[in-house]
Amino acid sequence: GLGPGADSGGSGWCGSRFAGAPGGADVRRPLKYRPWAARGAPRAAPPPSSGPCQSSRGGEPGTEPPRPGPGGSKRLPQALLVGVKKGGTRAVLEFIRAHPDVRAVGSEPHFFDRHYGRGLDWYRSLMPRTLSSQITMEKTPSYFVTKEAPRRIFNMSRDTKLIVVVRNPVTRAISDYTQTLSKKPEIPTFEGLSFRNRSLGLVDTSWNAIRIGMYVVHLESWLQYFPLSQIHFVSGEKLITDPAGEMGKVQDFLGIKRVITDKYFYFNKTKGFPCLKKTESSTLPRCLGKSKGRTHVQIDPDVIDQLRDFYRPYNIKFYETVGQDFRWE
Ligand SMILES: Nc1ncnc2c1ncn2[C@@H]1O[C@H](COP(=O)(O)OS(=O)(=O)O)[C@@H](OP(=O)(O)O)[C@H]1O
Repeated sequence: GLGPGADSGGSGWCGSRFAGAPGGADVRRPLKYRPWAARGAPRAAPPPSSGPCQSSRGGEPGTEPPRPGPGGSKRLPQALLVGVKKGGTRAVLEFIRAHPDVRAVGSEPHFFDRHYGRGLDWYRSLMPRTLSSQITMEKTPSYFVTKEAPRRIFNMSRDTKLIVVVRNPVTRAISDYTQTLSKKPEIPTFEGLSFRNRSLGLVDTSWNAIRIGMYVVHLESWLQYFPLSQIHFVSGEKLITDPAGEMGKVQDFLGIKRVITDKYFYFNKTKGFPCLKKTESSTLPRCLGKSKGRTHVQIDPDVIDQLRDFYRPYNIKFYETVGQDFRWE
């Protein structure tokens, strides 16, 4: 559901005891010819891994034929919302699943990071039933920063469409920290966690809240497997100011009719965010839950400036790589 903590807390049926379980072997190799990966330093193809096999034959993902049933059959996703954490992924998923040609998993499966060892049949069993005309989707924001995720997703299907919601990395970091603080009030200050040495301006890139925002670094791993044309970037900022415009581009990318238009949204003044007029089920609330659109912790403006300086080169490289200017300055 859309309730508070839908994304941020426990993963429901996804128990944590399988966390870190070894994944299946990745059978297929990335393309050798990668014209889209021409920019920057040459990248070596990752070594093939070994281990228990979870094969996907001849480009047909999975091992079990989909069983049709009422409302269609369970299929592996053709499109994934892979990130980024606190970018606005829940909003995009809820908006896109209002489309009649899209069916999505409500919770975060965490298959390509935590539960890969459970295998593709397990993963498929989580999916909603779809008709052949419908697209199956799920969202797990941690995939974007998971080293193995691009290879694993490529091995499921090299045709998988990828969506990444990106947001000003400084704001994203503060949003991330605000969420952690709401669960663990005893953690150190944002200012304290951000730096290895604050007076020297040495940012602690090992802190996840900082690391996730180095988008171009993570993107490089995806580009070893997927052409840029298969990755769509949503501006987390425009998603709030112009949800219909951003969702129009998402629908074009997915190759589905522009059904989710301005008629689907209204701006809820109390929430301070756009909300849906219509949803898949009329019983769902129209706005996202309380954990979406939290008031951020106040941060020392000098720290914000230092982080802005830190992210600038990464942002510029990211804009160049994707050919889009997100204007985060
Ligand atoms: N329509 C609408 N309603 C509510 N919130 C919206 C919306 N569109 C984008 N956002 C922004 O989404 C931010 C949360 O991002 P995610 O859903 O990706 O978070 S999570 O990683 O799944 O926990 C959340 O971040 P915070 O504002 O920091 O809470 C919102 O700014």
